[in-house]
Amino acid sequence: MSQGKVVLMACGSFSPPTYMHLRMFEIAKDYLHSLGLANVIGGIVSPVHDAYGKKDLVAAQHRIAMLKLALRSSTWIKISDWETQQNGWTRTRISLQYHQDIINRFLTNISTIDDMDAPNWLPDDILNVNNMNSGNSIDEPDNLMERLNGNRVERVTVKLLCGADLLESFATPGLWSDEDLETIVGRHGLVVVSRAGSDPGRFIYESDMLYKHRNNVTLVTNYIANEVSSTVIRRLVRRGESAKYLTDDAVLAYLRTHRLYGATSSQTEAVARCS
Ligand SMILES: Nc1ncnc2c1ncn2[C@@H]1O[C@H](COP(=O)(O)OP(=O)(O)OP(=O)(O)O)[C@@H](O)[C@H]1O
Ligand SMILES: NC(=O)c1ccc[n+]([C@@H]2O[C@H](COP(=O)(O)O)[C@@H](O)[C@H]2O)c1
Repeated sequence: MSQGKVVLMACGSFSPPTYMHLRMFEIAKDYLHSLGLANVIGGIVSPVHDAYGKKDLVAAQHRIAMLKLALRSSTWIKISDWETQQNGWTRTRISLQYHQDIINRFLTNISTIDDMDAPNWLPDDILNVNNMNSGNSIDEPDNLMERLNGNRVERVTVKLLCGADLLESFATPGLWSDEDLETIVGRHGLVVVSRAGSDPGRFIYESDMLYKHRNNVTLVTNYIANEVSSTVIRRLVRRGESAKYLTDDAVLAYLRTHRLYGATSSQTEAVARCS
C-alpha cells in the first residue's frame, strides 16, 4: 500500500560527507517509486549538533559547508541546519517531528507560522502548494488540517532514512529510548539501506517492536554495494593518502584548505597543482 507523500530525512555526523550518504537517497527514492510504495517529494540531510561529541566530529559550519559542496548538483536533497542551531544535541524523534510539523504547517498555512519565511530545507514541491493539493486522494484524512484549511490536504510524512548500521544501533543499551523508537518507527517510519555486515531483516524479526511495525519499515537492498564511510575518508586523509572518488573533489579540497582530519598543507598544494 502506498505510504503517500514522503520526505526522506537522514540524520548523522557527515564528518565528512561521502558519496554513500547521498547515494542512499537516490537508491531509496527509486525503490519506493518503482514499487509504488510512496511518492518521495524531497530529501533532507540533518547534520548532528557539535555537542553530540562523536570522535572526529568537526564543527557544524564545516560539515554543512562540505554537504553544500557535495549536494550542489542535487535537485531534491536539502540540508537542514536546524539541529546544529539548537542549544545542544537533539534526539532524532524530536528532529523528525519538528521537520514534519513545519512541512505540514507550511502546507496548510496554519496561523502560527503565517509570518514564517520558508526554511531553506523545505522541499521545492512543498513550496508549490497548489500543485501539491490538486487531485490527490487522502490516505489518512486529518480532519484538523482540513478544517483549518478548508481544503483537502494530503499530509506529508517525514521518514528516517538510514543505513542498516544505524538500525542496529537501536539495540545499543541506553542509546535510544523505547518511547522514541516506538514513535520513530510507528509514526514516521524507516527506510533502511543495506550495509555490509548487517542483516536488517533478521534484526527486525528479532525485535518485537520492529516486528510489530514491520509494515512501516522499508528495507532497500543496495546492489551496488559501497562501503565508503566517513571513517574511511578520515583515515586516508590523516595518513596523507588519496580519498579521491570516495567523495566529491570539492569536499576533499575544502577539508584540505581547512586542515580538517589531519590533512596537511602539502596535500592542499597537491590538490591545487592538479586542479
Ligand atoms: N556505506 C553506507 N551504506 C549505507 N548507509 C550508510 C553508509 N555510510 C553511511 N551510511 C548511513 O548514513 C547515515 C549517516 O551516517 P554517519 O554520518 O554516521 O556516516 P558514517 O560514514 O557511518 O560515519 P562514521 O564513519 O563517522 O561512523 C547513517 O544512517 C548511516 O547508516
Ligand atoms: N536517541 C536518539 O535519538 C539517538 C541516539 C543515537 C544516535 N542518534 C542520531 O543518529 C545519528 C547517528 O550518527 P552517527 O552514526 O554518526 O553516530 C545522529 O544524527 C544522532 O543524533 C539519535
